[in-house]
Amino acid sequence: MASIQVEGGHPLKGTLRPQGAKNEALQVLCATLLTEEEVTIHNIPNIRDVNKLIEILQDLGVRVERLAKGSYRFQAKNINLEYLETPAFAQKAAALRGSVMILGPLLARFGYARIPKPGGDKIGRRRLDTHFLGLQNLGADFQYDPATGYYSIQARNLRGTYMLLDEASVTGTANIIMAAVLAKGTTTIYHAACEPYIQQLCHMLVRMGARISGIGSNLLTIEGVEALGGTEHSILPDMIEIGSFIGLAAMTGSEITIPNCHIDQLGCIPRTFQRMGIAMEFRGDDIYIPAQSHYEIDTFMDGSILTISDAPWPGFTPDLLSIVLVTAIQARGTLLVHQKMFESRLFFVDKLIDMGAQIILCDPHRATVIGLDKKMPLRGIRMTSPDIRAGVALLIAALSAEGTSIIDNVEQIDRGYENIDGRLNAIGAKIKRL
Ligand SMILES: CC(=O)N[C@H]1[C@@H](OP(=O)(O)OP(=O)(O)OC[C@H]2O[C@@H](n3ccc(=O)[nH]c3=O)[C@H](O)[C@@H]2O)O[C@H](CO)[C@@H](O)[C@@H]1O
Ligand SMILES: C=C(OP(=O)(O)O)C(=O)O
Repeated sequence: MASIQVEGGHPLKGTLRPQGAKNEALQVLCATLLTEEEVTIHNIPNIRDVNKLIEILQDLGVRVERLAKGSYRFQAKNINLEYLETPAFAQKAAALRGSVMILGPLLARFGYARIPKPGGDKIGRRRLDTHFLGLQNLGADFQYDPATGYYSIQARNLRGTYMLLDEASVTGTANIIMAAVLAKGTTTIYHAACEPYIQQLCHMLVRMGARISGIGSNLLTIEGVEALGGTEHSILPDMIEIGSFIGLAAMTGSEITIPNCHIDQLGCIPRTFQRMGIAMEFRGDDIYIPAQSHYEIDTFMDGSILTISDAPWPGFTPDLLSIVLVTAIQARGTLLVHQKMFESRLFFVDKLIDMGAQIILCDPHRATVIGLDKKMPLRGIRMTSPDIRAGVALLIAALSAEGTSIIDNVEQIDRGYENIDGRLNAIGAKIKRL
């Protein structure tokens, strides 16, 4: 378990360039399995989860060629499905959530796939029903073996159909889309997830020859084709990283420019931080956040306490609620954070309370933050990062605090943020790997 030491209380000043989006990368990397032709992908973030998925693809037989920083060429010509039976696969696939998205492409192209229970953040139950119900709708047989913990799926022929998903699962929708593009006939997916990650996946598949309409909505129509070809794709900047940097700037009173944000793809993320009183300017496609000594949380129109909650896109992403929560600690005013999707994502507030934050955990889904208005700094402590976003929230708290903090299990942060210490140190942070 690796740790970092953070000396707090130093405002930062400079430019933080967002990396490519982790969750999009995991989808489009899996989509390379859908063709035997070459697929080139740019802006791939150098983070643990993505690197692990690239390793799994390589082990499956995908030829991977690094062209430049963040740019890779993939060719899934000779796939060795026997790898799915090995202990090495069991161990690697169980280490991240995104590995589940090899199922759809392998099923569509080879008629068979299996996967152990995937990993990812331990933030409550993370069911896979939507994935398998969707693939079953396309005609696949599904088995779960409780003895080995493996999910297997097979089909001679996938056939397009109408389906109403039981929930708008992001990775579930991606899996079903990737199976449907090669199914016979037309598939209609209603209640589909429509995050920019899914939109980007669909645009890439269309460039590969897939026929998909309704992209960006929750009603997708896919006409299956015989085969897909190669393409070139560029991953969008990571909207979760952009939101994390906005929160970081506010909490630490820093002046930060985040360049090339693709602001038109950020949905309600900027507006949500603006409602917390954080000033920002859109300079072309850059977001500039001035150093602010105070920021005041808005109320609802009737004067009642503002609630920020998550919802499937275009609602506010659950992955930024931990950042919103930590940012409210030094705001003026009160905020109710309501994490509706995940059951255990707010328990990390204990550590923030130990640092001096005024937070009441109302129940596993809701926390009320009473802003300190920068009248009292947080104090540095030793803490463990429980998941990727809580980890960054703790890092933001530590950077704003008086004194030194140690954050253990920093691997969680490294799952999704590229060289976070190096990038923050370059603009004035004092973070040391221990
Ligand atoms: C690798 C990847 O892309 N991970 C993302 C993906 O995970 P993932 O695809 O695993 O998440 P899902 O969209 O399947 O669901 C996440 C959780 O939200 C619940 N749920 C989902 C939809 C819904 O309408 N109502 C509801 O309550 C689910 O029951 C589940 O507990 O999407 C999540 C939700 O945006 C993000 O947190 C993860 O970062
Ligand atoms: C929950 C997340 O990731 P994963 O689904 O990969 O665990 C996240 O990125 O915040």
